[in-house]
Amino acid sequence: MESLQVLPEVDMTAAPLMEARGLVKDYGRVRVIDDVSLSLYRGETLGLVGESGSGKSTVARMMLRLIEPTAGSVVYRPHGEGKEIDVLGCSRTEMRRLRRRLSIVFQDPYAALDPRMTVRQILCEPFAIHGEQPEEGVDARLAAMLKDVELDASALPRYPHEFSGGQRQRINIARALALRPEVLVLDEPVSALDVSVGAQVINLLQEQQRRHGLTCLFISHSMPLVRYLCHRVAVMKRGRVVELGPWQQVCERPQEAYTQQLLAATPELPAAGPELPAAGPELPLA
Ligand SMILES: Nc1ncnc2c1ncn2[C@@H]1O[C@H](COP(=O)(O)OP(=O)(O)OP(=O)(O)O)[C@@H](O)[C@H]1O
Repeated sequence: MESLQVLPEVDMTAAPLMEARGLVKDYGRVRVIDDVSLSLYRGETLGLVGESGSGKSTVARMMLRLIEPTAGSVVYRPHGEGKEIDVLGCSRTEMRRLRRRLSIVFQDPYAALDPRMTVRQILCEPFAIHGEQPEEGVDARLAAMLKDVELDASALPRYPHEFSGGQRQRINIARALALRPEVLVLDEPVSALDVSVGAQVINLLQEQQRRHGLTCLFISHSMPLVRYLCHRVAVMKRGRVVELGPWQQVCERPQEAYTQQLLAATPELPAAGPELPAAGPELPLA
């Protein structure tokens, strides 16, 4: 099957923007992550796939230090600054500063938004946490953030329960992008949504990535989605990366029987139907 992708070019000769080496996580005596190393190149989308419980979320959270690894290292090289940051060696203050550069969108758009907060409060929260004022002024920034996710300013005084699942995930994405992060972890961002709503959210994420040069770690159960969105794919099984390579290699010539099983478990992307966006930069079906 030919690629449907029009992915941004990635320079893999440069040093990776983020690098995890030898990550280990033990819970008591149980080793759930065992010697995982991953690189994220600037502007790329790296897919992280594997069956439920294989360790995808734990690895991603360790890379952002939302979970403290038992062993290993994570290096972040902010673009254009010519320095290396040892993420696991950062103090609390340094980590707070870093959080604005490294962001995450969680799977569940229902649970991720505080039902007592208006959209305005939700979108202003990252600025408040980091003690920042948007350069262009709060109202202009909020309007731009909403426009980026194809919502308008009428959303601002409303509460999360007034929105559909897809709209809530857009609000989540707007919040995650508020401080213009360089790295965005997407932890199954559309798996709780209907297929066509998920497709719209994926297209929107791709557009944001193009526009802002984001680097993404995309966690998914869906091989067709990963094939559509990702430059490279890492396959996890029982806490280890068992296969890693360009999507063409992993999705079309998988070396591991486990990867072949994952591919067999999810169907190919079908051709675009009348109710779906056209192929090309738009996603035909999730
Ligand atoms: N706080 C915890 N205490 C004990 N074990 C944990 C904890 N968090 C995760 N685990 C275990 O670590 C393993 C990896 O979990 P993780 O959530 O990273 O997998 P996953 O691949 O992201 O799964 P899913 O696709 O279902 O989200 C699982 O066996 C899980 O039960």
